[in-house]
Amino acid sequence: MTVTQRLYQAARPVWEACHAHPFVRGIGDGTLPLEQFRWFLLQDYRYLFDYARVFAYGVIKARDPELMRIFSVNLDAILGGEMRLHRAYMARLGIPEAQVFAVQPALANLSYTHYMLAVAAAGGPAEIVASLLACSWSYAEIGQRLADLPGAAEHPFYGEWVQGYAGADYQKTNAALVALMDTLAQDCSEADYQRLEEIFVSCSRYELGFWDMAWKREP
Ligand SMILES: Cc1ncc(CO)c(N)n1
Repeated sequence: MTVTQRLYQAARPVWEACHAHPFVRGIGDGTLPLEQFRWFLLQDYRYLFDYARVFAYGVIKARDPELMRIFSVNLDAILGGEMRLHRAYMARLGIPEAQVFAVQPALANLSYTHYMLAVAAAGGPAEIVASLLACSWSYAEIGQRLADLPGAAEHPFYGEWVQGYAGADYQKTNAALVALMDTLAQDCSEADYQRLEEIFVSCSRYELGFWDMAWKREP
């Protein structure tokens, strides 16, 4: 088994709970109330700034120019790619970008991003990728599963979201991150692996908490 296959197995129950979460299901069948999505969108846009900062830590901690470039390209893909989706929804909902920064980050949001930033500050490139991977990979899988539901990708409001994460660009970027995790963890000891698993599973639990926070609009 590769390192990422092991990580995937370890996080499986938490990921299944994400797939089964009413927020995620609601995007899939189009019944998610707009107020919940609006709350999520504002929180998630803020989240992505800190998520991007974790990649920036990767740029700092990379020991070779090729790895430095990979982190930098990913950082750009978030600011210019994924966040474009958020900005399009914000325009549709009439939310000016400045309003995002007036919103208080929810505790589940703040805890998640600060955990990743703490891991990144203390660790090296492998720990950094482990902390980013649960986010990227779980959204890639959620996008794919939702796109398989009849009508979900064509939904007049949520279809764009489904297409964004199921789309080739996002899937390709995620697959590269999965491959990078395997490369960076290639020769790690079992103790090192355990640390990566702890990070990956913790971030997966934070993912579940994020869906729950959005569903309940928990400040
Ligand atoms: C909370 C969260 N996790 C993962 C992603 C995917 O980048 C996102 N946009 N938000």
